[in-house]
Amino acid sequence: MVRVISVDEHRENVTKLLGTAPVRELPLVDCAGLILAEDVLAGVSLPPFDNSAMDGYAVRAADLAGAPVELPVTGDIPAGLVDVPPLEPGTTQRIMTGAPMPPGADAVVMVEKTDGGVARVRILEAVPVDNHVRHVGEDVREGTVALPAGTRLGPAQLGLASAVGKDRLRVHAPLRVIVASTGTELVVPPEPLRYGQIYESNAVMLAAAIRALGCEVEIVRSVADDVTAFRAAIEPKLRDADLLVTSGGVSAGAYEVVKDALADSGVEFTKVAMQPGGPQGCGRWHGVPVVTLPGNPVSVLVSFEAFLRPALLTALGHTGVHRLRVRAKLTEAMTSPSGRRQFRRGFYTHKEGQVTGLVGPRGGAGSHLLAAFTQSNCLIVLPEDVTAVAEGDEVDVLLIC
Ligand SMILES: Nc1nc2c(c(=O)[nH]1)N[C@H]1C(S)=C(S)[C@@H](COP(=O)(O)OP(=O)(O)OC[C@H]3O[C@@H](n4cnc5c(N)ncnc54)[C@H](O)[C@@H]3O)O[C@H]1N2
Ligand code: MOO
Repeated sequence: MVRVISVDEHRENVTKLLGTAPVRELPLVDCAGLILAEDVLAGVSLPPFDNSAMDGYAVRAADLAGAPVELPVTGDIPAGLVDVPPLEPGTTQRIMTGAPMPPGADAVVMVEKTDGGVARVRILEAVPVDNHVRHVGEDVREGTVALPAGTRLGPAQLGLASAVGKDRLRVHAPLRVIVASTGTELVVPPEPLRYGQIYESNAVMLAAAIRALGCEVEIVRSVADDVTAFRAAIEPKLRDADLLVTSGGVSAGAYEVVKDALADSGVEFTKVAMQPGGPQGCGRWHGVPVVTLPGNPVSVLVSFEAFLRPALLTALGHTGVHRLRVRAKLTEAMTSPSGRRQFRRGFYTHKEGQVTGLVGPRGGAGSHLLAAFTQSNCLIVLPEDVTAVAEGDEVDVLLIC
């Protein structure tokens, strides 16, 4: 007999199975989308020195008290100048954006507020101390934590890491995932279809979903329902894999290739109390974690949301692994099977000022209705003990985009 387990128990099993991705030191450009495994300490302050925010003239603000005034220009300070002479009282130096302030100067007058003179300059208005000066450490102080462990490394975070002097970071390495779809009926586009065949879609969906989390994905599309062919197609790839995800071949039919190939090899097949996505399995094959998903395309995506996404995010070091859950009023009645958690595809809208949004189902409960999934932005979750909900009832909604 196949064991029946809850959605939460299977999620915990898959999360435990995947564990935590190894920590690696990678060049900054290869860290995009990954999670920082340790704090980044600032090797320098930002800015590293007082500098000008404008092209103009470095001055002592007190010298402009009687503006308009004319002052001698004693030199130029381009960005990158490392030996900056001090500013004598009653003089100015031309200064460019990002260039270091000369010792003794306490303000910058932008060039537009002057006659732009090179030997002498006429300054039209007085300015306060600190005018257009960017001070050392006002963004980040040397020695402090610039980025804490657990940070997701997007463009701004990688820019900051570089700005404080890092060229490599210790991150949770991307997992290498093999995605395999099984089914003798599957044909890969653009090959022509014969009656009884369908175009393969699960491997494409899973690869896209898993890649979007920051994993490396290799796909093996349309393995025939034959145990020998399945083993021959997958086994050689396991050596370099952190996870195998399969679709199809796990229910109660006569040709369940994944079940037949893996049931005696360390993978447990169960029925999860949910709809869609009932037939599930997880375990290890040759030591590599394996998660087996049912073949119906909507079941694949719902299973990804319920199990793989949170488990992969946890493995990659993320802390927020769950989708945003909100309450919404149903725009039409729905039914749900007793004892199973139903995940229906829906469209959620929320008007400004409204406390509770509205949600309506897209498509029926059938797990083959992929087009309806493309018109959805959420999953409507009906708990195990609910068999019917009426128009106007409040339900839980998981926002998936
Ligand atoms: N007697 C029973 N029959 C079924 C049960 C059951 O409990 N008892 N469960 C049903 C449920 S629920 C699901 S879900 C499916 C799961 O079956 P499998 O995982 O064995 O999947 P397949 O039979 O291989 O495929 C199901 C369905 O999906 C299509 N498919 C499969 N792979 C792909 C792909 N890569 N791209 C596009 N479409 C795919 C396949 O052609 C089938 O139509 O079992 C029910 N039956
Ligand atoms: O439980 Mo199945 O995954 O409905 O189609």
